[in-house]
Amino acid sequence: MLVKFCGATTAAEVTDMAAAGADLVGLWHGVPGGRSELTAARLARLSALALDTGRLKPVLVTFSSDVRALLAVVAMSRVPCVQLHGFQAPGTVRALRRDGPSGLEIVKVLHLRRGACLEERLTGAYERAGADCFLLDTVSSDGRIGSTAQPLDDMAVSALADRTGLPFLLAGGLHSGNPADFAGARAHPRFLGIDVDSAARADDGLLRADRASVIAHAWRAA
Ligand SMILES: O=C(O)c1ccccc1N[C@@H]1O[C@H](COP(=O)(O)O)[C@@H](O)[C@H]1O
Repeated sequence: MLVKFCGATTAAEVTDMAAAGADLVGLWHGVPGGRSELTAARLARLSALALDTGRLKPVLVTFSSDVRALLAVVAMSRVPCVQLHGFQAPGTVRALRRDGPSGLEIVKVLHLRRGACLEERLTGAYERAGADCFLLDTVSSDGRIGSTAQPLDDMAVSALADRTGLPFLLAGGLHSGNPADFAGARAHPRFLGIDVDSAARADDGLLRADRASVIAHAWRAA
């Protein structure tokens, strides 16, 4: 299974995530006001550092629907993967697939609020537009998306996975103590892995190797 940690802002966090055994590291660009927002230049530096580790794939995490700007930053940073973490339309996926570099991986986030997927009627359109996988994440009751630290319901995850046709990553409040709460999702034939933000951060707000490593081990051993 794949393990992704999200929202690195420093070189130390990137190398720490590689040391912790992560497969993917999320780098934010186009998350206005986001605590981990990076300039395009910094995104490119951290992306290069991740690629240099030889094991860590950098993922551009964005709320943006501006395809031209996204393609420019993909080209500049050479990120091989984009996570559309917001309410982008299927047309955004289609344009990235059509105009992006060959092999660009596109992750479309599906948001669940109290078990219901807000993009339910669009999942087929995202698939036809060329998304490679879905990422299932929580919407908090007050409408917040991203880094909610709020777990999803395992049955709702498995049921949504059954209604869609792509591999999926699981997110939302995951930590070393809750793999058992997601036995259904983990057993699903299209379960790809996990994406973690809050639980991998220390008190200073930075991603830490020791925390990330415990989470990665717990989920891989489950
Ligand atoms: O962390 C954020 O604020 C954020 C902002 C914009 C896009 C994605 C963001 N984080 C994503 O949140 C989930 C899970 O986080 P947590 O473990 O529940 O804290 C993960 O997919 C991150 O990519």
